[in-house]
Amino acid sequence: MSRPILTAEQMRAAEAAAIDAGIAETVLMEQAGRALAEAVRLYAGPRETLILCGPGNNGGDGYVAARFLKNAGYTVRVAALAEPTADAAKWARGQWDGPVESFAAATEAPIIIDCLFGTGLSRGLEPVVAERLLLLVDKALVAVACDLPSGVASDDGTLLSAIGNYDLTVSFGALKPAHRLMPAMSRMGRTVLADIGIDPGADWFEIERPDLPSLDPAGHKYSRGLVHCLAGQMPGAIVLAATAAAKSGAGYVRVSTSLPISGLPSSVVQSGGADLQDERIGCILVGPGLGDVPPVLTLALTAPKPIVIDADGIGLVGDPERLHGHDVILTPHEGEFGKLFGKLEGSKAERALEAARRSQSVVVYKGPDTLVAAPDGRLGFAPPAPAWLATAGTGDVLAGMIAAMRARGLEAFDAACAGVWLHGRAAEAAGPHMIADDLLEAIPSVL
Ligand SMILES: NC(=O)C1=CN([C@@H]2O[C@H](COP(=O)(O)OP(=O)(O)OC[C@H]3O[C@@H](n4cnc5c(N)ncnc54)[C@H](O)[C@@H]3O)[C@@H](O)[C@H]2O)[C@@H](O)CC1
Ligand SMILES: Nc1ncnc2c1ncn2[C@@H]1O[C@H](COP(=O)(O)OP(=O)(O)O)[C@@H](O)[C@H]1O
Ligand SMILES: [K+]
Repeated sequence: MSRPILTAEQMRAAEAAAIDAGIAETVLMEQAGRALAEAVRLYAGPRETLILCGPGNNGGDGYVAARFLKNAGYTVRVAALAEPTADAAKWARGQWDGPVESFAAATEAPIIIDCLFGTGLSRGLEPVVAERLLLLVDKALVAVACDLPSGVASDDGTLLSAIGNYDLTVSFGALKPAHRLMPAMSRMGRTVLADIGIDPGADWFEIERPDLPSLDPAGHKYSRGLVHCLAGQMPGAIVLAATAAAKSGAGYVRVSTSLPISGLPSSVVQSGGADLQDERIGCILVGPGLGDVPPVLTLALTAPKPIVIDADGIGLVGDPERLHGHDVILTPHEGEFGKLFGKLEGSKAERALEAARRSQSVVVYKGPDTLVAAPDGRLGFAPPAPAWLATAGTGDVLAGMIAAMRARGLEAFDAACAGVWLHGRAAEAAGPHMIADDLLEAIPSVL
């Protein structure tokens, strides 16, 4: 099961539904606080712990965790920013039998647990509070965020006030968009999701290891998937994309090109013509290295086949409505996204979904926080990928991997998610000094 992702409002609704179904709010908080304490115990080991509690339910989780850690033998200090205002948090505060210091006077500790604010944060922290929190987090050996680092906007991952770098973030019931959106994502450390007994039932989720089609013992090269690539003015990019498709398990990869291309594996077939009516084609790939050649994109769109449109091809689409009725996966980075969709409103998640609706296509909105959006509202958030993917040609590799997944028979949204997940893991396997060519070599090790 992939990890669900909910907005703050959806999270409140899921909690309300659990409460309607007979689970007391204090029980949810008890589960959350216990899970927080358990994660800290496993991750950080026994060290003096300072728990910072805010006025809402995030603070309530902190009082519960304090009780569990104290019972486990920890030296626990609790510092409160304000007395609890929420009912469940008042209850949790009442269950804590130790002293409570003032936040303003709290001094550092080896383990800090930040339970100031979670999904209820409505504005940035006051500057003195933000500054003190930053200092305590900075001095800690292990900094832990309860649900979210305080200062992060849950729904869009923006920082409403300055936050430090955390080692561990423990979330409850579902992840929040901020756990997988920049800049917040890069500050959270490991992200643990605890089950607190609610049913999130989400359309949004973290992309997980794909379920790849098994090899048919009676299969042949065409039944394993034929990817047809259309070359353009700069052949290097199509070499990366076609090679990636071949290494991702497509049974046959073909490149249409007017001039011979060097650097392709011998197994990739070059052809002067482009018979896109060929029944056996599983996916067409157009865009990498295409240049400004609109007829090539037009040609691809005449074929009744799944198409991956990447790079220059995206800029040539013109109007997203042109893609209606076609079976398309678009793979834009920020610049290409802006070229096709203009300036859309909202969080990156909302922009991705709006783009998918407008184009009636699956949109892979790339970046350090890649999203995969479908026109029907499904949204996949990539797990963190290494920053060393920011090197020329890695996008071409991704396009080829997605085309292979599509040709191998995965549905468009699943193919895009599979490609994104495998691409990230291949980058991890290739290591920090990789170039796009090394990424190709790493693909078979993650399939
Ligand atoms: N509601 C539930 O059933 C559960 C909630 N849980 C926890 O509860 C959290 C959400 O709780 P809340 O909705 O109470 O929200 P928070 O605890 O995030 O904080 C809300 C409170 O802070 C105030 N506030 C917001 N921004 C502020 C700022 N910048 N400066 C000062 N005050 C500010 C609000 O007016 C409100 O009083 C989750 O993140 C999670 O940790 C968990 O205990 C699981 C169960
Ligand atoms: N800082 C980063 N952290 C993780 N992944 C990144 C980062 N920057 C870029 N990427 C990934 O690297 C790839 C770059 O693709 P793209 O921008 O199309 O590059 P190119 O056109 O050179 O191939 C995308 O998959 C993107 O998600
Ligand atoms: K917090």
